Amino acid sequence: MSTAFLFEMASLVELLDAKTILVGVLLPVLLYVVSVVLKSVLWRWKTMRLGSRFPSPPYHWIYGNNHLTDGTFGEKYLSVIRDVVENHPRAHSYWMAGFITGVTVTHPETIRQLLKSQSKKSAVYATLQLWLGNGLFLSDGDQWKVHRRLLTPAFHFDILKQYVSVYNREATEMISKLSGIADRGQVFEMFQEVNMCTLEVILQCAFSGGQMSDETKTEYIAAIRKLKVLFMQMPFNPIYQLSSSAYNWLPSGREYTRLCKFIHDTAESIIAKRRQQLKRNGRSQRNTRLDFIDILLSSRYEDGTGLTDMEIREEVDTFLFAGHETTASALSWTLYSLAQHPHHQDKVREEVNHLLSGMEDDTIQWEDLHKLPYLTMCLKESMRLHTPVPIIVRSMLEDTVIDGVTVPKGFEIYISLYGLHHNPAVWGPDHMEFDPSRFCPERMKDRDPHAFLPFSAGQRNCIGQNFAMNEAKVLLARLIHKFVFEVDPTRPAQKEVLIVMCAKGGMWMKVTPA
Ligand code: HEM
Repeated sequence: MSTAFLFEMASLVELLDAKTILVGVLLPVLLYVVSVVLKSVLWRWKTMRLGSRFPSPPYHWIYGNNHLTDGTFGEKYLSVIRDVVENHPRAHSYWMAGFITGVTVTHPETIRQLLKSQSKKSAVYATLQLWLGNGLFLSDGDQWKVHRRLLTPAFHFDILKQYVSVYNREATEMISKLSGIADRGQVFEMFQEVNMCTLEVILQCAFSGGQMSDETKTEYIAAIRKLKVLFMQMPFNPIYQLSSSAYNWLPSGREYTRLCKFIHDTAESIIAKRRQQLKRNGRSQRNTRLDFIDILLSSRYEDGTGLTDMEIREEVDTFLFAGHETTASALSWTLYSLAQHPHHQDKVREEVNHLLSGMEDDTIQWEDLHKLPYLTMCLKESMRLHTPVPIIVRSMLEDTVIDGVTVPKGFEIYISLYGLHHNPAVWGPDHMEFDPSRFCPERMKDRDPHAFLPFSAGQRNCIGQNFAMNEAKVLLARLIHKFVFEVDPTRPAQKEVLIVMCAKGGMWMKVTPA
């Protein structure tokens, strides 16, 4: 065989290889990418068509409604929502960009109908999955059903009763901190103080005692804040829009992954410590009650197997986050509203003073919790006005008719609890006023039960709502009893929606002894 022949044969094989690679590998990949892009474009087009059947704030074909709101979810965004709800009280479209929109419901009737329909947690929460996994907040179907059934006993009244002493202990701790601040006449940032307190409360009540140093708590709270900011920014990142996996390679994506790892490591260390304690001392060291974490560690499925380490960690991550941030938001904004309205603050103080007069100490007992009607009205009015969880999202599992328009199965619907709580058709034209009398029994009796939903409603309602209300009442009563709260007029609090209602740049306040 001549060398020329061999050379020709080798070239032919190379050529064939290139063809094989092209046909066998590159072409299918190309077809796959094209089909994904086409599917995504078709889906976007369908969503846009659906969105345009609902009224919306005036929108730009590229920026959507962002040009009205400076692209963040702050005061401007909330004012756009209030305006659109004023003109269209039942439902509207909100355009996150010229090609991304979400149907949003804001009326008790449309929300009731939606919460009754078959739905699941939205794909919007997909990036929260890396942080909270398949914990109770994000899971669906059988896993959610089984875990909800498993965890509900941890919120039974007999268990909640025992937590009142924890709320009081942490209130005393906070009072001593604020006394120092009052003595020095300092202005201080309320959100951080309240977050530290509510985080310690959930650690004490649900996770068998303080497992974090103050340093770790500060780091944990800061990590959660950064995670929330990144989560809210993601939908506006074009790389994220194309592919969430590609986003993970960007600096912000890598930061998100790093923070999640810190949060997971913290949860794992809490679980490991509790496992060690149980091994050493058994459960009897404090009392006979099962802590939330003990329920997780000891529960068995019907087949006798326990929760996997991953399932346990995901629930710890979920409850650590959901159990302190939301309550901190409710509590901080209530103190802020009371500071803005001294006559309501005085009325609350009178009520608490009356309750505690003649008592041996300042602690609030379980039996006292229903003896604070004015305080409770102020707390509810603040949760209406400042809505701790402003928006929740569902993905429909069946076609659903909203205001005469059929929203097909698979579409996302936004339930704006903030929009509901600022709906003039429900709350009147003065919905921006802090008016606790809205929650007096006479005014409440004719109101639609779905008009006020800080904890949502239906089967996916907040599992911790009684825990949160009790905690907030004890802390508020104890703090208002001791201090007069004033706002810092040079730095008014600015709302910012970061999953929960936060204060951009902080909530600056002053306290003096009452
Ligand atoms: C003022 C305080 C609180 C507010 C305003 C609040 C609000 C809410 C809302 C609106 C939901 C529904 C979310 C959705 O459907 O997407 C929810 C769910 C949830 N909340 Fe809360 N929450 C508060 C306190 C707590 C506390 C103290 C805990 C735990 C100790 C907790 C644990 C949860 C969990 C695990 C879920 C998911 C429940 C499920 O889907 O089965 N929350 N919360």
